[in-house]
Amino acid sequence: MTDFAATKAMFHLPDDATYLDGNSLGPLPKAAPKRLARTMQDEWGEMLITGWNKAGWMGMPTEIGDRIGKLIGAEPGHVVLGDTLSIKVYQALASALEMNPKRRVILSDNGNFPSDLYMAEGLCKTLGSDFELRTVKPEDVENSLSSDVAVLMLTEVDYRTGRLHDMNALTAEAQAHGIITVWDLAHSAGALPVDVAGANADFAVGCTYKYLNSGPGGPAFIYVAPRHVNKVRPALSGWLGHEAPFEFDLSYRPGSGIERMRVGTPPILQLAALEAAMDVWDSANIHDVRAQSIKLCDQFIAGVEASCPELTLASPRDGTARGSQVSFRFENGYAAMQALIVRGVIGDFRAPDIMRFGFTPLYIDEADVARAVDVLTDVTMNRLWDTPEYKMRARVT
Ligand SMILES: Cc1ncc(COP(=O)(O)O)c(C=O)c1O
Ligand SMILES: Nc1c(O)cccc1C(=O)C[C@H](N)C(=O)O
Repeated sequence: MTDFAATKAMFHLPDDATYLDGNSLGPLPKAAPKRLARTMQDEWGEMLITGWNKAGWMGMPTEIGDRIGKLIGAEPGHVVLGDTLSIKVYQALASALEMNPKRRVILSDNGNFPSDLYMAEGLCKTLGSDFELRTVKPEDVENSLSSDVAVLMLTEVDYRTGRLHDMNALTAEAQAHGIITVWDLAHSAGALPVDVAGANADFAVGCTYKYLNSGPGGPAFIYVAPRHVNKVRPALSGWLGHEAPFEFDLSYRPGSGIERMRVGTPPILQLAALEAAMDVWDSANIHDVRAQSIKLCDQFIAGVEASCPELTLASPRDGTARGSQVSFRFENGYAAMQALIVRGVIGDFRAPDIMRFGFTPLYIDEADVARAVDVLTDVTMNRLWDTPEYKMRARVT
């Protein structure tokens, strides 16, 4: 059983902050500054360019990729880190589309994170006017799996409401229609158990700065199923995805396996921070995290519904149908969130009216939830955002 008091002690949290925004940017793992200092001083400082081999920098994207792979149910050797998530979405989509050359449609839902949709739109424009991004309501995805769809691109957990897609069922259904699947696990990895191999997913991508706590700008990851990985053509054919980067050949030959999804030089300092963050998982079990997250979310929903009648639940009520966040709709949501932040309860706001709160058991406990409910009650019952003091102190986040 995970000792959550022990994992909480592994994070630096500012005094008086109740941090309910780890679903957007995880907090600082206490071990990260030392790990970064070591990488900077002992490795970069002393080894200079030899650090690529001596300090093992070159292997970090796949070594740490494997540690993330364990959390998302990937086969060893099939996850690599690098670039931003938007780039990894593009890469996965481009390869997936080529695997279905007779079809022209990318299907997604209109709750997906805009960057995923923008990348798909941009790729379609590059490929030609017969390519199309089709978006439907999340609940209509299953019925929209038609024979012209090449790729189904979905984010498992909706960033606004926390609604969870059924990855196993939708993957199976899509594949029965000859569709390749690309899953965005940005709001899943480190938040709930994922089993990409068990679900038979074709591609998966995700970021590390949310529930994996790699810090601002931490690299994204990509997974390609073993049955595809040596066949896919990387659209972003950078030198570090080449079979032999240091032969400096003039033409591209894709590397072996997941290595081909690398593009350019890996961000070593960010990877060092991520490595320190991944050490927390040596003391934590993702199934325990999920069970505790559902408990914390349920506690928050019950507390808010009992004392903040103006707020309406925007997340699924059933804990197994949502990710690790709870969202409420409130017409004064933006102002109320600013007032909450002034009081040290940090969540975020997503247009048009969503107050969003992430619950991350690695460092959030029942007392934090109770405090958040108390402060939210005070803010909404007393319309604190309307008082001159709060107007002065509220800052944009
Ligand atoms: C689901 C999802 N996809 C894509 C992104 C974009 O990630 P990045 O800024 O790393 O490209 C985010 C978060 O910003 C996200 O939540
Ligand atoms: N990546 C972010 C950033 O660089 C700045 C501000 C927010 C973010 C986020 O991650 C937003 C996040 N994907 C969301 O779910 O809203």
